[in-house]
Amino acid sequence: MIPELRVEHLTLRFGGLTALDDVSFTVRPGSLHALIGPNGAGKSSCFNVISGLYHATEGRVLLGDTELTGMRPHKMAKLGIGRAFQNAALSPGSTVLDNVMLGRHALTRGGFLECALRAPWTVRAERKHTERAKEICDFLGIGRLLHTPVAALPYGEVKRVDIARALAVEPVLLLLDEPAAGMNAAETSDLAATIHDVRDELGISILLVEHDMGLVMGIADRVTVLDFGRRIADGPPHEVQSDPEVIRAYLGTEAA
Ligand SMILES: Nc1ncnc2c1ncn2[C@@H]1O[C@H](COP(=O)(O)OP(=O)(O)OP(=O)(O)O)[C@@H](O)[C@H]1O
Repeated sequence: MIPELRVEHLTLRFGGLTALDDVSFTVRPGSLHALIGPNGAGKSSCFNVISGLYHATEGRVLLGDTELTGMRPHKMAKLGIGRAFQNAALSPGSTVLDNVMLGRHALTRGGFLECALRAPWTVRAERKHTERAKEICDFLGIGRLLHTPVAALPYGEVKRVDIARALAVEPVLLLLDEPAAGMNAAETSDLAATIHDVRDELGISILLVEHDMGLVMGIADRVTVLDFGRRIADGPPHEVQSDPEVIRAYLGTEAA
């Protein structure tokens, strides 16, 4: 069963600056939930608290009954949380497959000695993990690039490798931080379709942090909008899109 992600009353301060101010929202099981807002609204701060990189000053984050606040990132992977960051944390000299297998290693059980001795069960398990990693790459449209070093790929494909690595932990919840940042319009709309397919095919929850309102409106089930660290709207895309405070926040930023 896919658990609910609950973000409860998160406040995050950097010295005198309040990056998040009492932010709450819920990602329903199996839904694609977008967290949007203009520059500096606090989206990445919120993502970083949820994914364990920042410690909240106040508030907590729960996946089902399990409190995530303060949990180490590798424990989160074991719990079924896959994360893809704004600046893909990949190993550029390694191939696409090796990078995706790195995500897979959060699931492998073989100890050091078993691996060093190439025990038959570790060889079998490794083969199974490789097959699954290939399937995930096929699903994300990068199956033809398995043996290409990440450094040789165009930007849009690198992002897909990062998402594949996040999916390799077989997550129940996928956290995506501005996956379309730096992409052109065609790459962005391809990626939006892929993210939508991930939700549909895998049935997992996705929290998508995104600056581009256009990208999320067509694919999100629900949208939370931040501005200056505060939640200013939360609801289905069509409601949020016509919310006067949201329009003001976005137009205000564009005009600035
Ligand atoms: N590590 C940090 N130290 C100090 N201030 C920070 C830090 N990270 C973020 N901030 C500040 O917190 C506020 C929110 O920033 P954040 O990056 O979360 O916004 P954002 O909505 O993700 O913006 P963008 O769309 O530009 O990425 C900003 O004023 C930013 O300068």
